[in-house]
Amino acid sequence: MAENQNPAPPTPAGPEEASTDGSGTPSPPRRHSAVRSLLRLWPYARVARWRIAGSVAAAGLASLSVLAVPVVLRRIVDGPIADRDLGALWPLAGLLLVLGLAEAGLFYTRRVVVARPLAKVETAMRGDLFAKLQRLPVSFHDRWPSGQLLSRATSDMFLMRLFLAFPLVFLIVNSMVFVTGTALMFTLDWRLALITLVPAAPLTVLTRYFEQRYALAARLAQDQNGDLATVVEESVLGIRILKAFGRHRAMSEEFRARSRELRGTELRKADMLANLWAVIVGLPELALGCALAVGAVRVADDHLSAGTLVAFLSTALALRWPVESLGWLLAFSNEAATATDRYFEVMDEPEERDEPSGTPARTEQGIRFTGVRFRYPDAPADTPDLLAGIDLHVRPGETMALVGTTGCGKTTLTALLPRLYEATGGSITLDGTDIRDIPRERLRRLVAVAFEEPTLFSASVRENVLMGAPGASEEQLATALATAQAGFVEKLPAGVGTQVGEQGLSLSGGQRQRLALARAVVGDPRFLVLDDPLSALDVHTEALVEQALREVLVGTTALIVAHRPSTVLLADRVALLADGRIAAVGTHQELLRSSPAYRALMSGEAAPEPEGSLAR
Ligand SMILES: Nc1ncnc2c1ncn2[C@@H]1O[C@H](COP(=O)(O)OP(=O)(O)OP(=O)(O)O)[C@@H](O)[C@H]1O
Repeated sequence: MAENQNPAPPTPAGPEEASTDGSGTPSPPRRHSAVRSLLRLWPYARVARWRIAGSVAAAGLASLSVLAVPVVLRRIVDGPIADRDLGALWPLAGLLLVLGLAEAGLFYTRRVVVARPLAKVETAMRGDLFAKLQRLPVSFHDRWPSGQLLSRATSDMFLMRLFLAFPLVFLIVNSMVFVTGTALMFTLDWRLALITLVPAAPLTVLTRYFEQRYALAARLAQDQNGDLATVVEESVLGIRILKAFGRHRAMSEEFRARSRELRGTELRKADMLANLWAVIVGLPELALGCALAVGAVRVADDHLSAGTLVAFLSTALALRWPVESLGWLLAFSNEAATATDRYFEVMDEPEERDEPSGTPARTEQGIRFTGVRFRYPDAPADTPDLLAGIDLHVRPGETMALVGTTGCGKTTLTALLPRLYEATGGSITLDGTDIRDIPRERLRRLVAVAFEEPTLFSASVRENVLMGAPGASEEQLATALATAQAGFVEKLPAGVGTQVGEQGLSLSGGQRQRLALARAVVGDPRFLVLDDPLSALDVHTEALVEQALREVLVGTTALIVAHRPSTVLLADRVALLADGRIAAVGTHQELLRSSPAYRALMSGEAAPEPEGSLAR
């Protein structure tokens, strides 16, 4: 496929990412509750269940030791202080110290108990996400911006782990503490307890309202985070084009605009949380003030002991944290629920499946396309199928060139062979077997491919080439490099051990193409698909590669997308693709004689070629 030279800043567009259309439209609200989303974490969290339970127990005991303090205080005030008995004070003061130490020790234990297993849970989830991304079809990756996937593998994963470590534990523990503390307050003085509980009803309504609104903002912020990651990634990968077209300022502006959007959403979240917090903190304080006034009157009237009032107030104060923390625990849980939704949006995507189609095997050899149809899922409804009934037979051992005007679907047709895309109609057979009956892994070992845009990974030359045939010998590696005329490798600082790709040495386009070609031929594949593999080579090197390829291609059935007559000459026959069909098949000379369309195509493309290249 030709490189997209459009320097305009890319607009990320993900599926269901209503917020990522650049318009700032919020995503649709979650269709189910945050609890249901979070429950989906269970299969992963299961391995850490005992540790999480241990963490809840430790935090629960720590909180109970906080609640025991008022009881001891009551005894101190009503006992040693009222009686002015200092001797009796020391044991009770010692008990307070022990309770304080126990609280600190237990909170520390809570943290230690879960840290390691939850790191494992996060690693397992991230590993599954990565494996899933490898199994998902190419059409999925066409639709999803990489930044959205990146943010799911990083910040969302962090939110989910943190939820299991902290909010989950404290939502349970704080609820238990709240119930126990409330019961304690009722046993101390039910009238004061009722006054203190008055704000509970409005707070429940308010938190429910908050939760719904916060969920929307949380989702929006997380999606915008993904968009931002996409802009960063694409501007780093496309830095040369951005600079060459002087678009780096526009890209920076694009980045700033998206940053501002994200900042706006984060500020809205902070506003919501601040408002909720003001009410969560303010209302109970007010109620507590009333309880204090009523309590003081009751003490003055001798209806209540001073010690009980002190105990009541310190219990109510001990309950401040469980109530006040509710706001951000809910906020955090919501973000974790959104992160979980985003994670499972990817995990729930249908994978490539090997399902025997039941098509009877044919006896024919070579590659046969029969009535093959294809359209991209996102193609406009009113356009015809890109491939509208391809009938083509590439005989065993034959090299077939595929030519056609730009954008007619050559690359797409070749991508159907290793099932990078699924044909939407018709069938393709390899040596008589329908490709849908061949497990994908085996199919992709049978069919080696090299694309016009060669992708190298951050690894050594050896590792990059041997990706085409893991376990191949050094001789096979050397032969493949020789076939691809990749002699330049010897001059690299560490030969075949030199690191190339993003983190390594930069290679020229032609050098990269030759390594990609070596990767395709190293396993001596039975079927070879080359998508204009020589486009970046100079004429002299191309001729040398062609000569070497001829030897490789003797035992291989090959389909080669060709743009230049010199590549066409590598083939035994040529197929002309036009209007979604194979319009003509024959040798280069035959087609030149019989097909005006072919003649026009070749003469048009032959213009920049050096004289005589067609006559070779
Ligand atoms: N992933 C995709 N999703 C949707 N449409 C696509 C996708 N890839 C390619 N297309 C469209 O399908 C058509 C055929 O593209 P394809 O790359 O197969 O053409 P080609 O014949 O190989 O072109 P070229 O000679 O320029 O390399 C083009 O109109 C292109 O815009």
